[in-house]
Amino acid sequence: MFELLGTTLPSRLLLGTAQYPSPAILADAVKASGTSVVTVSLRREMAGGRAGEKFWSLIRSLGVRILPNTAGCHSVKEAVTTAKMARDVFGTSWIKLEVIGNHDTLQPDVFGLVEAARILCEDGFDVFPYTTDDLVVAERLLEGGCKVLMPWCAPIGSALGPVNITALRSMRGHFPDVPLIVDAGLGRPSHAATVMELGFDAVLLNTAVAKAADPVGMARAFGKAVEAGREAFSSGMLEPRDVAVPSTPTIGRAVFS
Ligand SMILES: CC(=O)[C@@H](O)[C@H](O)COP(=O)(O)O
Repeated sequence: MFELLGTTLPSRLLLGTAQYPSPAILADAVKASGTSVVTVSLRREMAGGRAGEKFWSLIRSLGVRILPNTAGCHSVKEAVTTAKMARDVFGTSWIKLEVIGNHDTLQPDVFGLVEAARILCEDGFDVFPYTTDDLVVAERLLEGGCKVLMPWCAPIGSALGPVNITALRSMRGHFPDVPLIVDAGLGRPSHAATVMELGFDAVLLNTAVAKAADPVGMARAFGKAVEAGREAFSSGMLEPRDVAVPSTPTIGRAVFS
């Protein structure tokens, strides 16, 4: 169980809903993953006409919580307008805030992000900002009213996994009481387990599942990895050491001579 902004969630995995081979596979992947939160792009799906309507009813039928996102927004104005539309459409104050700053890397425009986050928080939104692992930007987002942060582990869709473990570890250490959800760039279940072992509260991913040869199997694998990583973190892992330490006790050893 995971307590997030006053809501109890059964799973620490949040799943994206884009790029699946078919709606049926998306539905099966969501179920197999065990997730209780899916993120949807209002802009992308609204552009789909009748297909968009079918998509919404499918998402609603899954019985999971919806975290609308502002994917595809490149300015503060676009992101704020999209967030307000999402609140009307879905009746939720939760918004995953993306303000993209670069077309090639899809990295967040952290200046626009801080500005948009402040506007939306003042308007009563619960803002989930997709940000970098920069501690100063994180501070600004918290000062602007964000109660949760979503640092990237690598660029969206790259599947690189945690490219800067030191920065992620430092972020966890600096903000021990802030819910931190690693978002974007995960490629394998082991990446999810790694960041959960660092003590992150949850992960959000999309491409690694949607584009897998078997999205349903991959969704299940990520669900297990997130749980395993969290349980390992909670169970107290050994620190690595440079010297060998025998794992077999010597007391009581049989004497042969
Ligand atoms: C779906 C969504 O919100 C993405 O923008 C998100 O950041 C996931 O990234 P990956 O597709 O790399 O998992």
